[in-house]
Amino acid sequence: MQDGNGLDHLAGERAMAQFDLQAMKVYLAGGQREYEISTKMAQLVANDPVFSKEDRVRLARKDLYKNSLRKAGHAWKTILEKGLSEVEGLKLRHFVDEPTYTDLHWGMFIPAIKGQGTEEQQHKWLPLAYKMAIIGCYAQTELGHGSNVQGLETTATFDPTTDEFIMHSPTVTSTKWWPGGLGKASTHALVYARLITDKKDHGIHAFIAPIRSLEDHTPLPNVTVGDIGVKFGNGGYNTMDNGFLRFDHVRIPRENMLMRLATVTKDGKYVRSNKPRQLGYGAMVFVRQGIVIDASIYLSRAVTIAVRYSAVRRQFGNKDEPGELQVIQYRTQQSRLFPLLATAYAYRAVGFWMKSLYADVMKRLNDNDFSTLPEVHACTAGLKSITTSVTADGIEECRKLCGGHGFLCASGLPELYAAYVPACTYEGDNTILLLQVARFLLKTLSQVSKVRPVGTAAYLGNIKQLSTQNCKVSQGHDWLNTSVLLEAFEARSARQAAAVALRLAKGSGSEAEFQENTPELVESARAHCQLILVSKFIEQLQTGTPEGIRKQLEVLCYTYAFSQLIDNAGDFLATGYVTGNQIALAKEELKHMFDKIRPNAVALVDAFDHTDDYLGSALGRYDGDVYTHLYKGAFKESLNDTVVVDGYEEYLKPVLTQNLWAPHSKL
Ligand SMILES: CCCCC/C=C\C/C=C\C/C=C\C/C=C\C/C=C\CCCCC(=O)SCCNC(=O)CCNC(=O)[C@H](O)C(C)(C)COP(=O)(O)OP(=O)(O)OC[C@H]1O[C@@H](n2cnc3c(N)ncnc32)[C@H](O)[C@@H]1OP(=O)(O)O
Ligand SMILES: Cc1cc2nc3c(=O)[nH]c(=O)nc-3n(C[C@H](O)[C@H](O)[C@H](O)COP(=O)(O)OP(=O)(O)OC[C@H]3O[C@@H](n4cnc5c(N)ncnc54)[C@H](O)[C@@H]3O)c2cc1C
Repeated sequence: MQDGNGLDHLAGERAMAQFDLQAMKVYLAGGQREYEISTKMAQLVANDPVFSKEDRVRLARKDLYKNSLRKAGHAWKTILEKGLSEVEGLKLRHFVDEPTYTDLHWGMFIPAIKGQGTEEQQHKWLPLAYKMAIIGCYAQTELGHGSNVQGLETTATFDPTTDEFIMHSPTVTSTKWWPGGLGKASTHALVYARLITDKKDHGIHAFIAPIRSLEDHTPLPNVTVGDIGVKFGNGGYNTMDNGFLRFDHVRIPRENMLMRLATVTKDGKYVRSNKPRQLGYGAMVFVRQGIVIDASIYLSRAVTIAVRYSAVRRQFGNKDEPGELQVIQYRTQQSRLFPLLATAYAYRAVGFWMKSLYADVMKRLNDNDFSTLPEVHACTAGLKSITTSVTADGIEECRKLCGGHGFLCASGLPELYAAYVPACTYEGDNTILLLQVARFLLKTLSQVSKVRPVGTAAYLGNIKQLSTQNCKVSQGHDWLNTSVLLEAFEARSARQAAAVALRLAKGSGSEAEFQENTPELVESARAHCQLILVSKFIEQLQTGTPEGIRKQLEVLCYTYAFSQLIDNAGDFLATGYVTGNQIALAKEELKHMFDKIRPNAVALVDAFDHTDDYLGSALGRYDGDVYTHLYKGAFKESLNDTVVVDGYEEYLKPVLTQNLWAPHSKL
């Protein structure tokens, strides 16, 4: 066993680093100011006992939820008392590190009002929401429909005699089901419902419905509301009160319909604005773009744990070296771990770019320029899908990379996975979102002779060239030319999209044919998104990365791109753009990259700057003192509260002493 005397067991690893760690920390934080805020908020949370994460996986649901309410309330009090800025407040929430009702209040309720409310409505609701005098949730999904938003059943029928909407849940399947914060905390719900005026159904619109009394928090008359039940895993997403909600002819004032995109007048006339109806999906675009950087953070946590542990853990050995080998020395461990490390870096770079993409589209929308909205929708939907799927799988892979100890909650990995994996479903099921990307690609290709594709789809403008010329790589180092690398991803994506588009074009255009081709459509969407990820990572590196970290970032960028190329070799080969030999050359290059990462691996995860408190992992501790803390941790297990276990007298002792079974047994 190691000594547990506070020594840095990873000091030798850290001494090998070949880059400027501090500069990398600042880069990953998004700048010096962000780095300072992050450091300050991490300490603030770590030093406040109310925010302790200890025992979270052992708490019963009621205690877990109450504790989460306590933390959220304390976070809000801290924000107010310390006069924290919005950026600081968000960072504080980040380090508190558990899903809670305020996420939906700040993350969806408020953005939806901003995006879909008129100025007058914003003036009415936002001040209340900003001071948390009301708590809002985002109630879109129902028991019967989530992905198919147009299929929602809740109705909002206008009654001109009272100037009110009657909110109603006509069927069991129309019950709102899943909204976070709805179950127990929210006072108001942003409800997506079918608008009906004069017996005419105008489709889905957004309404603000009060659901609980502001006096005593009881449900308002004819509102049935509660929590939907325990979810996957210990701790994890169970700190959130995902809820159900039914209305039985509940009346709300006409002004509670968000009317920026469409209006209902006092006399019941329905008037559409000339703005695209897709703006009604704005809150989803906002959250999806944020999910990409979140993916990087979650993946970087799992990778930090797995890298540090892999440097501490030793198994077997060889004749050439004394003692056992660190498992990080094994090529198979490297080939599973280092691409995930590179992916966490890639998503960080792309996440920064997504922020600028979102800022740009918002500016355009304010100027009534809707031209980039379809591309931004495809981009946010697609990258949300890919990054969450890869991150969820990556966390699970990191658990396996930590062997048996990874399966213990003390590793931090099971809870991390449980908290993260719903990201593959919420904010749009990942397959549904890729199909949205595929529809965008088909549309873009169908118009390519008339409309020049822009932004991330611009390469489709070169479809002819990309479809005819082949990859020029003849030696391994040819792959280090980023234009060559990018062209491979562009050609593969363009060819996959063109192939499925051609097949569809030859058909009758029926929905059945579209369905038949959805696996290929999803693959082509994935190819397009992988291209965006690789190209934006490269682009970010080429735009002013500090000297002290550029080389390492380049290594990570190649690692990411080559591993994507190799993992998807089947697709690349099937398009005919690359040969088997060229893939083999990329494999060799990837191994060279692993050799470059190896001495820097621990420092590269240190650069994520996760505190021990935030990681909550005995395996991923900064000092690498894994075994002492695993051993100490066992004594916190409630089963060890007594030496002789509760239940011994009733259930163990009879087995041991009564010998009830043996006489009849042949064993
Ligand atoms: C200062 C104090 C600080 C305190 C700190 C405290 C707290 C922290 C604060 C904040 C945290 C921040 C962020 C985190 C916030 C929340 C995150 C946490 C948890 C997340 C919870 C998850 C919530 C949800 O899940 S909400 C429900 C989500 N539901 C879905 O995503 C449904 C998926 N389905 C769809 O999106 C659609 O139905 C569809 C699949 C797109 C189909 O739509 P439909 O209308 O049927 O469309 P059609 O296919 O016909 O398309 C029409 C047309 O529209 C285009 N389109 C579709 N979607 C969009 C879009 N989003 N944007 C733009 N355009 C869109 C589509 O392409 C078609 O175009 P065209 O006609 O072909 O041209
Ligand atoms: C933890 C969590 C938090 C959530 N928070 C909220 C919230 O705050 N507010 C809110 O409104 N909602 C929330 N949701 C709901 C969430 O947005 C939906 O669950 C999500 O959009 C998926 O919809 P669904 O459940 O209807 O899945 P379904 O659409 O029923 O998907 C089931 C399967 O069918 C497949 N499928 C469905 N349609 C097609 C198709 N056309 N083609 C091919 N395959 C298809 C899907 O890929 C999937 O594999 C939350 C969900 C979770 C898990």
